[in-house]
Amino acid sequence: MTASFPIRFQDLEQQAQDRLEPKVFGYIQSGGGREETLRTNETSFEKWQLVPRFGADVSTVSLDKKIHGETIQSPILLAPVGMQALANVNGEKASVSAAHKFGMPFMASTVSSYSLEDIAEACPDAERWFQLYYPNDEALAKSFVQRAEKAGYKAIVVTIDMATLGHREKDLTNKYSPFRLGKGMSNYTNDPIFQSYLRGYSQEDVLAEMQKVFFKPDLNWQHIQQLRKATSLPIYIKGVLHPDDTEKAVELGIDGIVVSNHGGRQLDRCIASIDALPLIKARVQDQLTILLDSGIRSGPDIVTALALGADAVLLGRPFVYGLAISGQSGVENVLENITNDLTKTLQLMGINDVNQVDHTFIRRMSTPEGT
Ligand SMILES: Cc1cc2nc3c(=O)[nH]c(=O)nc-3n(C[C@H](O)[C@H](O)[C@H](O)COP(=O)(O)O)c2cc1C
Ligand SMILES: O=C(O)C(=O)c1ccccc1
Repeated sequence: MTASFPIRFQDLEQQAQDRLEPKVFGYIQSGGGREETLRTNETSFEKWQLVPRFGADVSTVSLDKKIHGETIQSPILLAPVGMQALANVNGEKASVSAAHKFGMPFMASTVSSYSLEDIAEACPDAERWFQLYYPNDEALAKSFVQRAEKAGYKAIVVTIDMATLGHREKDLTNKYSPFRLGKGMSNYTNDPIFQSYLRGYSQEDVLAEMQKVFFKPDLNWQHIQQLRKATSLPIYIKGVLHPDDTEKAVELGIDGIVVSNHGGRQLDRCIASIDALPLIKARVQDQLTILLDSGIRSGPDIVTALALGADAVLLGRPFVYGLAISGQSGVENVLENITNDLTKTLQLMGINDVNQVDHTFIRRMSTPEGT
């Protein structure tokens, strides 16, 4: 590890900013609207307090978690982040390799810089999941899923919070849209169905077709139901915040959800994931796997999520900043730091197996009004 690699999240963000073009950094860092959700994501964790216990032998700590039958080495997964070549030329190929070193699943985005096949080839043994932006075309949706199955992806994660792109004031001010610059299209341009729709192969032709198929504002539960029938892979729904939606997912035989507000990039003034979690857990208990993201920055954040009912968490911006600072080794640094923080947090709480974390280790801070 290089001596100067940042430990604190603020320093990580600052060094990434120093290395990236302002517009690119702005795109990665910013949130939707006035960034209320982005701010809430971090501050909401502070409403909770951990309650340690004494007496367990914490000389070693197990971080192993079982998720749909597979053991992962830590309750941390790498969130699907599109267009990672914006941060480092090796993009997803670097981050999937770093994730594999830590036994953490890597979620490849539909709008990745490298195609899902190239990412698989870069690190065939990594536990890889495929995140699906359900395209506005059934044949293309089917093709994406089949390609992911064939390339050895272990689960499909359907993101449901992208009916339209969030109103991102920073990007609008900077007039910056990686999408319109033609980034993140490898999964499309390498797809036989997408290719069959193209009028020609110029950048303009590809962009025009992309505009037609990317957003699906009429996405609904019937599509999820069809998808359930179309694949035997576990299906996760990412972007769930309402207990009713969670219950619906259970009814349709969905394997898991990601409680997420997309890192504050979509709906502004949105509930924080960590605040949505208790009601969701109370409604469905253990009927499906519950993952959570948006604002996870530290070991205590992870333990808070687990104590409130999550099975594991996803990291977004922190690993992308590591990637921007020094490619694969930067991602490894970030993963190592957060793993160390998590391990120490558990030791200091008197816990030697992460599976022991439950609601008895947490309490909500009382407010002056006593709520
Ligand atoms: C630059 C960037 C690109 C993203 N691209 C995607 C994407 O393609 N698909 C998706 O489901 N989520 C995407 N997300 C959201 C992440 O998966 C995740 O929900 C979020 O980053 C978690 O919050 P955090 O950054 O506070 O950890 C993206 C996030 C960022 C920062
Ligand atoms: O920026 C994002 O959060 C994101 O998920 C995305 C995906 C495709 C196009 C533009 C943005």
